[in-house]
Amino acid sequence: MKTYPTVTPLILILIQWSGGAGSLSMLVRTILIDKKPEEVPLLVESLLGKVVEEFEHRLASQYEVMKTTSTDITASNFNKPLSEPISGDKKMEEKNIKMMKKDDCSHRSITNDELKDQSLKLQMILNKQQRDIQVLKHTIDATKADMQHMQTKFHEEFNNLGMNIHGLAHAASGYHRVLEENRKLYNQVQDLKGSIRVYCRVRPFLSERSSYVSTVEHIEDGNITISTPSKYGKGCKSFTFNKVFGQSVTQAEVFSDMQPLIRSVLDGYNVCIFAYGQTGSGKTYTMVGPKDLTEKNQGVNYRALGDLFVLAEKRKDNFRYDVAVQMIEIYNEQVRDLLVIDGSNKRLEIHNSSQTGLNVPDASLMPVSSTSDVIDLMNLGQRNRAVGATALNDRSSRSHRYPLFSFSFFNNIWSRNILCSQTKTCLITCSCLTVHVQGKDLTSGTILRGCMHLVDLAGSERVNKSEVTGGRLKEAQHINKSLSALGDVIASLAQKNTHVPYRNSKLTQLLQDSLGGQAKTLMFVHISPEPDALAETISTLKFAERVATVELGAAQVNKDTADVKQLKEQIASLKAALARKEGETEESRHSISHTDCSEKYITSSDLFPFTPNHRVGDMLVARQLMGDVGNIEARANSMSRQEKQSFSLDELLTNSPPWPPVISPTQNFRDDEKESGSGEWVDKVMVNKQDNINRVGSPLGCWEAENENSPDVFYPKYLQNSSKIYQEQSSCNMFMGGNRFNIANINDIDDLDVSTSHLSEPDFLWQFDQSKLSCITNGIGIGSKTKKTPSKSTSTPERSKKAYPMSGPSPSRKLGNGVGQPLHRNGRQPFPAETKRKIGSRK
Ligand SMILES: Nc1ncnc2c1ncn2[C@@H]1O[C@H](COP(=O)(O)OP(=O)(O)OP(=O)(O)O)[C@@H](O)[C@H]1O
Repeated sequence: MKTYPTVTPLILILIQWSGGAGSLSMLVRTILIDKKPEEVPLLVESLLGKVVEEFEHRLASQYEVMKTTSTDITASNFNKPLSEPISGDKKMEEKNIKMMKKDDCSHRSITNDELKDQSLKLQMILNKQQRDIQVLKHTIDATKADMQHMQTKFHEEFNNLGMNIHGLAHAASGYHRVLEENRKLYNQVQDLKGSIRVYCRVRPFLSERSSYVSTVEHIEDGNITISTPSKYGKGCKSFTFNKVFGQSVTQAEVFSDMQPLIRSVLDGYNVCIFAYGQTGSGKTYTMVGPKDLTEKNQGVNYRALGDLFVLAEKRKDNFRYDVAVQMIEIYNEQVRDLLVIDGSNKRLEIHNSSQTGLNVPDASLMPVSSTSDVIDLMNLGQRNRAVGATALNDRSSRSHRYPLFSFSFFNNIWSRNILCSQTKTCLITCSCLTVHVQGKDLTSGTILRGCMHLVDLAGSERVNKSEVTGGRLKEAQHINKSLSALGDVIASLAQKNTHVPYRNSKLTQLLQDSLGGQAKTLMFVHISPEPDALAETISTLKFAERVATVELGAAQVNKDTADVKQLKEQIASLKAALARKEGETEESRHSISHTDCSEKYITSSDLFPFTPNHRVGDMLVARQLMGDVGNIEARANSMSRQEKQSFSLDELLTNSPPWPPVISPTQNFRDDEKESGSGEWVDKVMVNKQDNINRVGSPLGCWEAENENSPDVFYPKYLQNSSKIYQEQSSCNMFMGGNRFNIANINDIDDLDVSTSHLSEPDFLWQFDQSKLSCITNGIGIGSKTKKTPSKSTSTPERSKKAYPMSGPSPSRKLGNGVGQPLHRNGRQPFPAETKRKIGSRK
């Protein structure tokens, strides 16, 4: 192939000019312009050959350069951290690119060697970057693997945590369940022990004293801490109760805590709730409510009754409940009926028969069927206080009043006393609302009897005699006496003394069944938060703590099942038969007529005038009607004697005596007189009675145990006519219930003891027991009674009717039947001096 001598310089020119396409084509044209066409291919071929050769050469040299420089670069970069080379390389790359561009721009001065070097360098960089990329990929893969591992681990741990939390939540709920169970068990233990429950309530500051600093430091569950200045010691005193309610606790919250207690009344328990605390500490507020009474701020009384009615309604398919109410007050050691409608200021007596709750049997017992009935009755009670004020030296109510009445707050008793003397108001020891409930199980016929005493006490502060005079002094002294007596009773009970001085005041007599009986008892202790009440607050809380330690023994339900009823009847008739037999052998030795006794016994029906069909508004009508009913009572009784093994409430209602009982003027004897007769002895008897109750659980067991331990001579005395008595009694009192009443009266020796010793007991008990005592003391038995018994027991209904001509309203009327002797001034049949003496000798 022919080569042209101009080719090499041409190529060089070409290369130099290769930066621009336009200039290259110009150059080609310049070279080829003077050439012949046939020379052009050869020229081009030669030119291209030269170009290829030149490039091969240059590539080879560049390859050499790259080889040497790459080893240098690898060696120098070997130990550098991963990120560095990358960024370094990047920089270098960028730099190279820039350089290349620069080279490209500066163009044509670049030699082939340089190009080779550059391409080699680029290659090296490329390789290195590829290696780095591989390393990075590995790192990312490893990191990803790590991440996944961590994620799975995290999920696992998260699940574990969830499970743990779930477990903890379960444990926590279990813990709460256990706590709740513990609380219930604790309460059950408390119930079994019969501990008096104590709830403490702190009154909020009244508006005029809102800036005061509270003495209540801290309240938590059942603990209350009172801050005390140094003179009281440590600076803080803590007290523990079943529950403590702070200042902001509402009436509804307070009630909800005691609701179960109130409901147990429907289950046949006796319940007593009494409010204690210094004057103005909120006792009446808790028990009744404030003067501007609304549904929201109603106190325990209204709520309790409302609840009873609601529950009774709910249970109406299974139970039929009858509810009746009594309202009394104790003023200057006199018990007064607040539900009388004839304005009479009759004084009442307190009897302690722990089974019925009818502690004041002579007080009006008003049937109610709704809360509004109760409100009506409370209003009536209030009006009666006003009536009482005239009769009792213009006295009117003290501050614990019922809805119609209001009384402004006074911080202490002194200011109250001043007010009392200015307004001629008075200080009463306590007011008591008693709710009696009798339920009949419609399927089994079981009778449940429960009662609830709601007692609002006088302010607990002591009155200094020197600061008050006249009527106020007397009232204050009575309050002092009553509250001290309450303190003594609590102290005796707390120390489990055998003798408990219940009879030291009317208040303790009234509360006897609740403090020492089978009742469930709750004391609401109230305190004021003001610093100037601190001394009273501390002493109130100390007293309350002592009350909390009193253990009464398990509360017992007042229930007569059909089986027990039947058994009792059988036992009663067997005992009666036995008594008759024994009585026949001794009849010549007895002078006291048992027949008389029986008749008087029957007259006790006066004590239970409750007729559930009456309503407050119908009282007058009811009285009238009952007066008429009284005439047919004897006939009804005699009929029941013939057929009776069970009785119905309707029958009782028909046979109920006139209502209310007419109190003989002679019954208003002085308490002092009456109390001088027995006093302490009764307390002891009551303690023995309690012991007996504790020893023998069931009424039947109690009955038998007592009879076992008693001299045999007891039985003929009051059992010979027991079938008769039993039958007649069964119609006397729907609350008592026929069998229970009989067993209690015929066989419960201690009850009889008490009634005997307690000269204020109803005639029937008194007379009955008198015979018993004569029996004991003379060792004669009951011959004379037995003597009359056969003829009695065979008497016809007509004869029976004749035998009870005075089954009217009062003992005095009944005793006016010509059977016997003139009445004692208290309306009782007097008894032989010898018997009296013997009663005394039993003290
Ligand atoms: N929890 C309470 N919330 C609001 N006000 C209350 C509360 N407790 C008591 N009060 C108010 O305090 C004042 C005195 O209360 P209350 O008459 O009930 O005291 P008390 O202890 O019954 O007094 P007394 O011994 O004179 O009968 C009343 O004005 C009453 O409304």
